[in-house]
Amino acid sequence: MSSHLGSPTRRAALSLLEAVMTRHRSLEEALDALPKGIAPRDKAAAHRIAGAVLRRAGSLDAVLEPFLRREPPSEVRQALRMGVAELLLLGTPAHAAVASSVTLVPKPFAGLANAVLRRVAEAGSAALEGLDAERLDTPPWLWSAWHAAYGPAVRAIAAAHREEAPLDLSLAPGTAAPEGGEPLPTGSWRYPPGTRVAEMPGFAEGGFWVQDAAAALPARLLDVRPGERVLDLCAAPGGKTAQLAAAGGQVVAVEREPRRAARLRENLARLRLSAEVVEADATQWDAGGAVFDAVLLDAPCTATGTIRRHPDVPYLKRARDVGPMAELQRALLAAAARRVAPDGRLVLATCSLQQEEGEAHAAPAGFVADPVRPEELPGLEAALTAAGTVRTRPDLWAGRGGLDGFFIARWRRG
Ligand SMILES: C[S@@+](CC[C@H](N)C(=O)[O-])C[C@H]1O[C@@H](n2cnc3c(N)ncnc32)[C@H](O)[C@@H]1O
Repeated sequence: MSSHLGSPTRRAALSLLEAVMTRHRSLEEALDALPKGIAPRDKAAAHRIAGAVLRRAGSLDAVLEPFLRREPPSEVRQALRMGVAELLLLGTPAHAAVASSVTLVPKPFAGLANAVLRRVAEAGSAALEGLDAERLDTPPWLWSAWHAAYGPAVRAIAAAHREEAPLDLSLAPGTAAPEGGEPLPTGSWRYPPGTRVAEMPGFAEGGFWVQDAAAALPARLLDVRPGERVLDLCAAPGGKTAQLAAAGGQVVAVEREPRRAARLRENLARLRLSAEVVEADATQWDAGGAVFDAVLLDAPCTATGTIRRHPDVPYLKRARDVGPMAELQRALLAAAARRVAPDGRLVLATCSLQQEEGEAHAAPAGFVADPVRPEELPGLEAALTAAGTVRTRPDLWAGRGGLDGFFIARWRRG
Protein backbone atom coordinates (compact mmCIF):
# COMPACT_ATOMS: atom_id res chain seq x y z
CA MET A 1 0.00 0.00 0.00
CA SER A 2 1.65 3.26 -1.03
CA SER A 3 2.12 6.02 1.52
CA HIS A 4 0.58 8.77 -0.59
CA LEU A 5 -2.94 7.34 -0.53
CA GLY A 6 -4.98 10.36 0.40
CA SER A 7 -7.95 10.70 2.65
CA PRO A 8 -10.59 9.99 -0.05
CA THR A 9 -9.43 6.38 0.06
CA ARG A 10 -9.58 6.09 3.82
CA ARG A 11 -12.86 7.98 4.11
CA ALA A 12 -14.30 5.58 1.54
CA ALA A 13 -12.89 2.56 3.44
CA LEU A 14 -14.42 3.88 6.66
CA SER A 15 -17.83 4.27 5.03
CA LEU A 16 -17.60 0.72 3.62
CA LEU A 17 -16.85 -0.66 7.09
CA GLU A 18 -19.65 1.33 8.73
CA ALA A 19 -22.09 0.10 6.08
CA VAL A 20 -21.15 -3.57 6.51
CA MET A 21 -20.39 -3.86 10.22
CA THR A 22 -22.89 -1.37 11.64
CA ARG A 23 -25.73 -1.31 9.13
CA HIS A 24 -25.29 -4.90 7.83
CA ARG A 25 -25.28 -3.85 4.17
CA SER A 26 -23.36 -5.95 1.69
CA LEU A 27 -19.91 -4.75 0.65
CA GLU A 28 -21.08 -4.74 -2.96
CA GLU A 29 -23.99 -2.42 -2.13
CA ALA A 30 -21.69 -0.22 -0.05
CA LEU A 31 -19.19 0.02 -2.92
CA ASP A 32 -22.01 1.02 -5.28
CA ALA A 33 -23.13 3.69 -2.81
CA LEU A 34 -19.71 5.42 -2.66
CA PRO A 35 -19.71 8.96 -4.12
CA LYS A 36 -19.65 8.77 -7.92
CA GLY A 37 -16.64 11.11 -8.11
CA ILE A 38 -14.26 8.73 -6.38
CA ALA A 39 -11.43 7.60 -8.67
CA PRO A 40 -11.38 3.88 -9.52
CA ARG A 41 -7.89 3.62 -8.00
CA ASP A 42 -9.07 5.11 -4.70
CA LYS A 43 -12.13 2.87 -4.74
CA ALA A 44 -9.99 -0.23 -5.27
CA ALA A 45 -7.63 0.83 -2.46
CA ALA A 46 -10.59 1.47 -0.12
CA HIS A 47 -11.98 -1.96 -0.98
CA ARG A 48 -8.61 -3.52 -0.12
CA ILE A 49 -8.36 -1.78 3.27
CA ALA A 50 -11.98 -2.62 4.16
CA GLY A 51 -11.43 -6.22 3.04
CA ALA A 52 -8.37 -6.56 5.30
CA VAL A 53 -10.33 -5.22 8.28
CA LEU A 54 -13.33 -7.47 7.63
CA ARG A 55 -11.12 -10.56 7.36
CA ARG A 56 -9.10 -9.83 10.47
CA ALA A 57 -11.38 -7.72 12.71
CA GLY A 58 -11.11 -10.14 15.65
CA SER A 59 -7.30 -10.06 15.58
CA LEU A 60 -7.22 -6.29 15.08
CA ASP A 61 -9.51 -5.82 18.08
CA ALA A 62 -7.28 -8.09 20.16
CA VAL A 63 -4.30 -5.87 19.30
CA LEU A 64 -6.28 -2.75 20.28
CA GLU A 65 -7.76 -4.24 23.45
CA PRO A 66 -4.98 -3.34 25.93
CA PHE A 67 -5.16 0.31 24.86
CA LEU A 68 -8.89 0.95 25.11
CA ARG A 69 -10.36 1.49 28.53
CA ARG A 70 -13.89 1.94 27.23
CA GLU A 71 -15.65 1.26 23.96
CA PRO A 72 -15.04 4.15 21.56
CA PRO A 73 -17.75 5.33 19.13
CA SER A 74 -18.09 3.00 16.17
CA GLU A 75 -16.36 5.25 13.61
CA VAL A 76 -13.37 5.58 15.98
CA ARG A 77 -13.12 1.83 16.35
CA GLN A 78 -13.25 1.43 12.56
CA ALA A 79 -10.55 4.06 12.05
CA LEU A 80 -8.37 2.31 14.66
CA ARG A 81 -8.93 -1.07 13.02
CA MET A 82 -7.98 0.45 9.68
CA GLY A 83 -4.84 1.97 11.20
CA VAL A 84 -3.77 -1.36 12.71
CA ALA A 85 -4.55 -3.20 9.47
CA GLU A 86 -2.45 -0.76 7.48
CA LEU A 87 0.41 -0.98 9.98
CA LEU A 88 0.49 -4.72 10.51
CA LEU A 89 -1.09 -6.30 7.44
CA LEU A 90 -0.90 -3.96 4.47
CA GLY A 91 2.62 -2.61 4.84
CA THR A 92 1.70 1.10 4.87
CA PRO A 93 4.60 3.17 6.26
CA ALA A 94 3.93 3.93 9.94
CA HIS A 95 3.75 7.72 9.67
CA ALA A 96 1.15 7.55 6.87
CA ALA A 97 -0.95 4.88 8.59
CA VAL A 98 -1.01 6.76 11.90
CA ALA A 99 -1.57 10.24 10.46
CA SER A 100 -4.34 9.20 8.11
CA SER A 101 -6.29 7.27 10.76
CA VAL A 102 -5.98 10.20 13.17
CA THR A 103 -7.52 12.58 10.62
CA LEU A 104 -10.53 10.25 10.30
CA VAL A 105 -11.63 10.46 13.93
CA PRO A 106 -13.51 13.34 15.57
CA LYS A 107 -11.15 15.85 17.30
CA PRO A 108 -11.69 14.64 20.89
CA PHE A 109 -10.39 11.19 19.87
CA ALA A 110 -7.37 12.35 17.87
CA GLY A 111 -5.00 12.14 20.83
CA LEU A 112 -6.15 8.63 21.71
CA ALA A 113 -5.88 7.42 18.10
CA ASN A 114 -2.42 8.91 17.75
CA ALA A 115 -1.14 7.38 21.00
CA VAL A 116 -2.64 3.92 20.37
CA LEU A 117 -1.45 3.63 16.80
CA ARG A 118 2.06 4.80 17.67
CA ARG A 119 2.28 2.08 20.28
CA VAL A 120 1.05 -0.51 17.76
CA ALA A 121 3.56 0.77 15.20
CA GLU A 122 6.36 0.37 17.76
CA ALA A 123 5.33 -3.21 18.51
CA GLY A 124 5.13 -4.03 14.79
CA SER A 125 4.18 -7.54 13.72
CA ALA A 126 4.99 -8.84 17.23
CA ALA A 127 1.59 -7.41 18.20
CA LEU A 128 -0.08 -10.22 16.24
CA GLU A 129 2.11 -13.01 17.60
CA GLY A 130 0.55 -15.49 19.95
CA LEU A 131 -3.01 -14.61 18.97
CA ASP A 132 -5.36 -17.43 18.00
CA ALA A 133 -6.12 -15.64 14.75
CA GLU A 134 -8.26 -18.40 13.23
CA ARG A 135 -10.65 -18.34 16.15
CA LEU A 136 -10.60 -14.61 16.71
CA ASP A 137 -11.42 -13.90 13.07
CA THR A 138 -14.29 -16.42 12.86
CA PRO A 139 -17.73 -15.79 14.39
CA PRO A 140 -18.32 -18.41 17.14
CA TRP A 141 -21.46 -19.84 15.51
CA LEU A 142 -19.57 -20.57 12.29
CA TRP A 143 -16.63 -22.04 14.22
CA SER A 144 -18.92 -24.46 16.09
CA ALA A 145 -20.86 -25.46 12.98
CA TRP A 146 -17.69 -26.08 10.96
CA HIS A 147 -16.04 -27.91 13.84
CA ALA A 148 -19.08 -30.18 14.11
CA ALA A 149 -19.06 -30.79 10.35
CA TYR A 150 -15.35 -30.93 9.48
CA GLY A 151 -13.53 -31.56 12.79
CA PRO A 152 -10.03 -30.12 13.13
CA ALA A 153 -10.13 -28.87 9.51
CA VAL A 154 -12.10 -25.91 10.88
CA ARG A 155 -8.72 -24.29 11.57
CA ALA A 156 -7.54 -24.66 7.97
CA ILE A 157 -10.88 -23.32 6.73
CA ALA A 158 -10.56 -20.26 8.97
CA ALA A 159 -6.93 -19.78 7.90
CA ALA A 160 -7.98 -19.85 4.23
CA HIS A 161 -10.40 -16.98 4.92
CA ARG A 162 -7.47 -14.74 5.81
CA GLU A 163 -6.15 -14.82 2.26
CA GLU A 164 -7.45 -12.82 -0.67
CA ALA A 165 -8.77 -15.25 -3.28
CA PRO A 166 -7.26 -15.52 -6.76
CA LEU A 167 -9.25 -14.59 -9.87
CA ASP A 168 -10.62 -17.65 -11.66
CA LEU A 169 -11.93 -17.58 -15.21
CA SER A 170 -14.04 -19.95 -17.26
CA LEU A 171 -13.31 -19.84 -20.97
CA ALA A 172 -15.78 -20.23 -23.83
CA PRO A 173 -14.82 -23.17 -26.07
CA GLY A 174 -12.12 -22.21 -28.55
CA THR A 175 -10.97 -19.15 -26.57
CA ALA A 176 -7.29 -18.82 -25.63
CA ALA A 177 -6.68 -17.94 -21.98
CA PRO A 178 -5.38 -14.42 -21.30
CA GLU A 179 -1.67 -14.27 -20.40
CA GLY A 180 -0.43 -14.75 -16.87
CA GLY A 181 -2.77 -17.51 -15.75
CA GLU A 182 -2.38 -21.07 -14.55
CA PRO A 183 -4.62 -23.83 -15.94
CA LEU A 184 -6.36 -25.79 -13.20
CA PRO A 185 -6.98 -29.54 -13.61
CA THR A 186 -10.76 -29.02 -13.53
CA GLY A 187 -10.60 -26.68 -16.56
CA SER A 188 -10.68 -23.20 -15.02
CA TRP A 189 -7.84 -20.67 -15.35
CA ARG A 190 -6.37 -18.99 -12.28
CA TYR A 191 -4.83 -15.49 -12.01
CA PRO A 192 -3.23 -13.73 -9.03
CA PRO A 193 -5.47 -12.05 -6.42
CA GLY A 194 -6.29 -8.47 -7.35
CA THR A 195 -6.25 -9.11 -11.14
CA ARG A 196 -8.88 -6.83 -12.67
CA VAL A 197 -10.88 -8.83 -15.21
CA ALA A 198 -12.36 -5.87 -17.07
CA GLU A 199 -8.81 -4.75 -17.88
CA MET A 200 -7.76 -8.10 -19.36
CA PRO A 201 -7.31 -8.21 -23.13
CA GLY A 202 -10.27 -9.96 -24.73
CA PHE A 203 -12.77 -9.16 -21.95
CA ALA A 204 -15.00 -6.99 -24.15
CA GLU A 205 -14.94 -9.65 -26.88
CA GLY A 206 -16.49 -12.05 -24.39
CA GLY A 207 -14.37 -15.18 -24.50
CA PHE A 208 -14.32 -15.65 -20.72
CA TRP A 209 -16.10 -14.88 -17.49
CA VAL A 210 -15.26 -14.77 -13.79
CA GLN A 211 -16.15 -17.94 -11.93
CA ASP A 212 -14.49 -19.60 -8.96
CA ALA A 213 -13.08 -23.03 -9.88
CA ALA A 214 -15.56 -24.69 -7.48
CA ALA A 215 -18.47 -22.67 -8.89
CA ALA A 216 -17.63 -24.07 -12.32
CA LEU A 217 -18.17 -27.67 -11.16
CA PRO A 218 -22.00 -27.94 -10.91
CA ALA A 219 -22.69 -27.08 -14.56
CA ARG A 220 -19.80 -29.29 -15.67
CA LEU A 221 -21.20 -32.22 -13.66
CA LEU A 222 -24.56 -31.78 -15.38
CA ASP A 223 -22.63 -32.81 -18.53
CA VAL A 224 -24.87 -31.12 -21.09
CA ARG A 225 -24.74 -32.36 -24.66
CA PRO A 226 -25.46 -30.13 -27.68
CA GLY A 227 -29.16 -29.65 -28.32
CA GLU A 228 -30.36 -30.82 -24.90
CA ARG A 229 -33.14 -28.90 -23.18
CA VAL A 230 -31.61 -27.41 -20.06
CA LEU A 231 -33.23 -25.53 -17.19
CA ASP A 232 -31.11 -23.25 -15.01
CA LEU A 233 -33.01 -22.24 -11.88
CA CYS A 234 -31.77 -19.25 -9.83
CA ALA A 235 -29.58 -18.18 -12.68
CA ALA A 236 -28.22 -14.64 -12.22
CA PRO A 237 -25.61 -13.29 -12.74
CA GLY A 238 -25.23 -16.21 -15.10
CA GLY A 239 -21.84 -17.90 -14.76
CA LYS A 240 -23.51 -21.29 -14.89
CA THR A 241 -25.99 -20.25 -17.60
CA ALA A 242 -22.98 -19.31 -19.72
CA GLN A 243 -21.39 -22.74 -19.21
CA LEU A 244 -24.63 -24.54 -20.08
CA ALA A 245 -25.18 -22.42 -23.21
CA ALA A 246 -21.52 -22.76 -24.24
CA ALA A 247 -21.91 -26.56 -24.00
CA GLY A 248 -24.66 -26.31 -26.63
CA GLY A 249 -27.72 -26.61 -24.40
CA GLN A 250 -31.04 -24.96 -25.25
CA VAL A 251 -31.14 -23.09 -21.98
CA VAL A 252 -34.06 -21.56 -20.10
CA ALA A 253 -32.71 -19.48 -17.21
CA VAL A 254 -35.09 -18.50 -14.39
CA GLU A 255 -34.25 -15.63 -12.04
CA ARG A 256 -36.56 -13.89 -9.58
CA GLU A 257 -34.86 -10.50 -9.13
CA PRO A 258 -35.45 -8.19 -12.12
CA ARG A 259 -32.18 -6.28 -11.65
CA ARG A 260 -30.21 -9.49 -11.45
CA ALA A 261 -32.06 -10.86 -14.50
CA ALA A 262 -31.01 -7.72 -16.38
CA ARG A 263 -27.37 -8.38 -15.41
CA LEU A 264 -27.74 -11.96 -16.60
CA ARG A 265 -28.94 -10.71 -19.99
CA GLU A 266 -26.03 -8.22 -20.19
CA ASN A 267 -23.52 -10.92 -19.33
CA LEU A 268 -24.91 -13.30 -21.95
CA ALA A 269 -24.82 -10.48 -24.54
CA ARG A 270 -21.13 -9.76 -23.77
CA LEU A 271 -20.38 -13.46 -24.08
CA ARG A 272 -22.43 -13.76 -27.27
CA LEU A 273 -24.28 -16.72 -25.80
CA SER A 274 -28.01 -17.20 -25.84
CA ALA A 275 -30.54 -18.43 -23.32
CA GLU A 276 -34.21 -17.70 -22.73
CA VAL A 277 -34.28 -15.57 -19.58
CA VAL A 278 -37.48 -15.85 -17.53
CA GLU A 279 -38.13 -13.46 -14.66
CA ALA A 280 -40.05 -15.56 -12.15
CA ASP A 281 -40.02 -17.13 -8.72
CA ALA A 282 -38.87 -20.67 -9.49
CA THR A 283 -41.20 -22.14 -6.86
CA GLN A 284 -44.22 -20.55 -8.59
CA TRP A 285 -43.13 -20.54 -12.24
CA ASP A 286 -45.68 -21.98 -14.62
CA ALA A 287 -43.58 -23.79 -17.21
CA GLY A 288 -46.71 -24.83 -19.12
CA GLY A 289 -45.88 -28.49 -18.65
CA ALA A 290 -42.39 -28.18 -20.13
CA VAL A 291 -39.78 -30.68 -18.93
CA PHE A 292 -36.02 -30.66 -19.43
CA ASP A 293 -33.27 -33.21 -20.03
CA ALA A 294 -31.04 -31.53 -17.46
CA VAL A 295 -31.96 -29.21 -14.59
CA LEU A 296 -29.51 -27.18 -12.51
CA LEU A 297 -30.62 -25.61 -9.24
CA ASP A 298 -27.99 -23.21 -7.92
CA ALA A 299 -30.02 -22.35 -4.88
CA PRO A 300 -29.80 -19.18 -2.80
CA CYS A 301 -27.95 -19.88 0.45
CA THR A 302 -26.08 -18.24 3.30
CA ALA A 303 -22.99 -18.14 1.05
CA THR A 304 -20.61 -19.10 3.85
CA GLY A 305 -18.53 -20.94 1.25
CA THR A 306 -17.61 -17.63 -0.37
CA ILE A 307 -16.10 -15.77 2.59
CA ARG A 308 -12.69 -15.58 0.88
CA ARG A 309 -14.27 -13.52 -1.89
CA HIS A 310 -16.94 -11.89 0.25
CA PRO A 311 -15.45 -11.12 3.68
CA ASP A 312 -18.65 -9.26 4.55
CA VAL A 313 -20.64 -12.53 4.75
CA PRO A 314 -19.87 -13.19 8.47
CA TYR A 315 -21.32 -9.75 9.30
CA LEU A 316 -24.48 -10.23 7.27
CA LYS A 317 -25.49 -13.77 8.17
CA ARG A 318 -26.60 -15.23 11.50
CA ALA A 319 -27.04 -18.80 12.74
CA ARG A 320 -30.79 -18.28 12.58
CA ASP A 321 -30.62 -17.66 8.80
CA VAL A 322 -29.52 -21.22 8.03
CA GLY A 323 -32.80 -23.05 8.81
CA PRO A 324 -35.07 -20.81 6.69
CA MET A 325 -32.54 -20.94 3.82
CA ALA A 326 -32.49 -24.76 3.92
CA GLU A 327 -36.31 -24.69 3.92
CA LEU A 328 -36.34 -22.44 0.82
CA GLN A 329 -33.84 -24.78 -0.84
CA ARG A 330 -36.16 -27.74 -0.19
CA ALA A 331 -39.06 -25.88 -1.83
CA LEU A 332 -36.87 -24.98 -4.81
CA LEU A 333 -35.58 -28.55 -5.08
CA ALA A 334 -39.14 -29.89 -5.21
CA ALA A 335 -39.98 -27.35 -7.94
CA ALA A 336 -36.80 -28.26 -9.85
CA ALA A 337 -37.61 -31.99 -9.63
CA ARG A 338 -41.03 -31.40 -11.25
CA ARG A 339 -39.29 -30.02 -14.36
CA VAL A 340 -37.03 -33.03 -14.98
CA ALA A 341 -37.93 -35.18 -18.01
CA PRO A 342 -38.60 -38.92 -17.38
CA ASP A 343 -34.98 -39.92 -18.10
CA GLY A 344 -33.50 -36.57 -17.10
CA ARG A 345 -31.00 -35.53 -14.45
CA LEU A 346 -30.86 -32.91 -11.73
CA VAL A 347 -27.97 -31.12 -10.04
CA LEU A 348 -28.29 -29.15 -6.81
CA ALA A 349 -25.54 -26.71 -5.81
CA THR A 350 -25.14 -24.36 -2.85
CA CYS A 351 -22.13 -22.18 -2.02
CA SER A 352 -22.46 -22.80 1.71
CA LEU A 353 -20.29 -24.67 4.20
CA GLN A 354 -23.32 -25.34 6.40
CA GLN A 355 -24.34 -28.98 6.17
CA GLU A 356 -28.05 -28.15 6.56
CA GLU A 357 -27.71 -26.44 3.16
CA GLY A 358 -25.76 -29.34 1.66
CA GLU A 359 -25.31 -32.89 2.90
CA ALA A 360 -28.68 -32.79 4.70
CA HIS A 361 -30.64 -32.44 1.45
CA ALA A 362 -32.30 -35.70 0.48
CA ALA A 363 -33.06 -36.90 -3.03
CA PRO A 364 -36.43 -35.59 -4.21
CA ALA A 365 -39.19 -38.22 -4.33
CA GLY A 366 -38.78 -40.44 -7.39
CA PHE A 367 -35.06 -39.67 -7.81
CA VAL A 368 -31.94 -41.74 -7.09
CA ALA A 369 -28.34 -40.68 -6.58
CA ASP A 370 -26.20 -40.35 -9.70
CA PRO A 371 -22.84 -40.50 -7.91
CA VAL A 372 -20.04 -38.29 -9.19
CA ARG A 373 -17.05 -40.35 -10.31
CA PRO A 374 -13.45 -39.52 -9.32
CA GLU A 375 -12.45 -38.97 -12.95
CA GLU A 376 -15.02 -36.18 -13.15
CA LEU A 377 -13.04 -34.26 -10.50
CA PRO A 378 -9.44 -34.30 -11.76
CA GLY A 379 -7.09 -33.04 -9.07
CA LEU A 380 -10.01 -32.61 -6.69
CA GLU A 381 -10.75 -36.22 -5.77
CA ALA A 382 -10.56 -35.15 -2.11
CA ALA A 383 -13.82 -33.27 -2.64
CA LEU A 384 -15.75 -36.46 -3.44
CA THR A 385 -17.81 -37.78 -0.52
CA ALA A 386 -18.65 -41.43 0.20
CA ALA A 387 -22.20 -40.68 -0.98
CA GLY A 388 -20.93 -39.56 -4.41
CA THR A 389 -21.70 -35.90 -3.73
CA VAL A 390 -19.10 -33.13 -3.88
CA ARG A 391 -17.97 -31.00 -0.96
CA THR A 392 -15.39 -28.34 -1.78
CA ARG A 393 -13.84 -26.25 0.96
CA PRO A 394 -11.64 -23.14 1.03
CA ASP A 395 -8.75 -25.17 2.47
CA LEU A 396 -8.64 -27.60 -0.49
CA TRP A 397 -5.92 -26.73 -3.01
CA ALA A 398 -4.36 -24.69 -0.19
CA GLY A 399 -0.99 -24.32 -1.92
CA ARG A 400 -2.73 -23.17 -5.04
CA GLY A 401 -5.02 -20.43 -3.76
CA GLY A 402 -7.94 -22.48 -2.42
CA LEU A 403 -11.51 -22.91 -3.62
CA ASP A 404 -14.92 -21.64 -2.65
CA GLY A 405 -16.96 -23.99 -0.47
CA PHE A 406 -19.69 -25.72 -2.50
CA PHE A 407 -21.98 -28.68 -2.01
CA ILE A 408 -23.08 -30.47 -5.18
CA ALA A 409 -25.44 -33.44 -5.52
CA ARG A 410 -26.54 -35.15 -8.72
CA TRP A 411 -29.66 -37.26 -9.08
CA ARG A 412 -31.62 -38.90 -11.88
CA ARG A 413 -35.17 -40.11 -12.06
CA GLY A 414 -35.24 -43.60 -10.59
C1 LIG B 1 -26.45 -18.46 -5.86
S1 LIG B 1 -27.18 -17.21 -6.80
C2 LIG B 1 -27.09 -17.86 -8.42
C3 LIG B 1 -25.76 -17.71 -9.11
C4 LIG B 1 -25.86 -18.14 -10.58
N1 LIG B 1 -26.43 -19.46 -10.75
C5 LIG B 1 -24.54 -18.07 -11.30
O1 LIG B 1 -23.91 -19.09 -11.51
O2 LIG B 1 -24.12 -16.97 -11.67
C6 LIG B 1 -28.88 -17.43 -6.45
C7 LIG B 1 -29.82 -16.61 -7.32
O3 LIG B 1 -31.14 -17.08 -7.05
C8 LIG B 1 -32.03 -16.00 -7.15
N2 LIG B 1 -33.28 -16.47 -6.46
C9 LIG B 1 -33.50 -16.53 -5.12
N3 LIG B 1 -34.71 -17.07 -4.88
C10 LIG B 1 -35.25 -17.37 -6.10
C11 LIG B 1 -36.48 -17.95 -6.51
N4 LIG B 1 -37.40 -18.32 -5.62
N5 LIG B 1 -36.69 -18.11 -7.84
C12 LIG B 1 -35.77 -17.73 -8.74
N6 LIG B 1 -34.60 -17.15 -8.41
C13 LIG B 1 -34.34 -16.99 -7.10
C14 LIG B 1 -31.29 -14.88 -6.50
O4 LIG B 1 -31.82 -13.64 -6.89
C15 LIG B 1 -29.87 -15.12 -7.04
O5 LIG B 1 -29.67 -14.42 -8.20
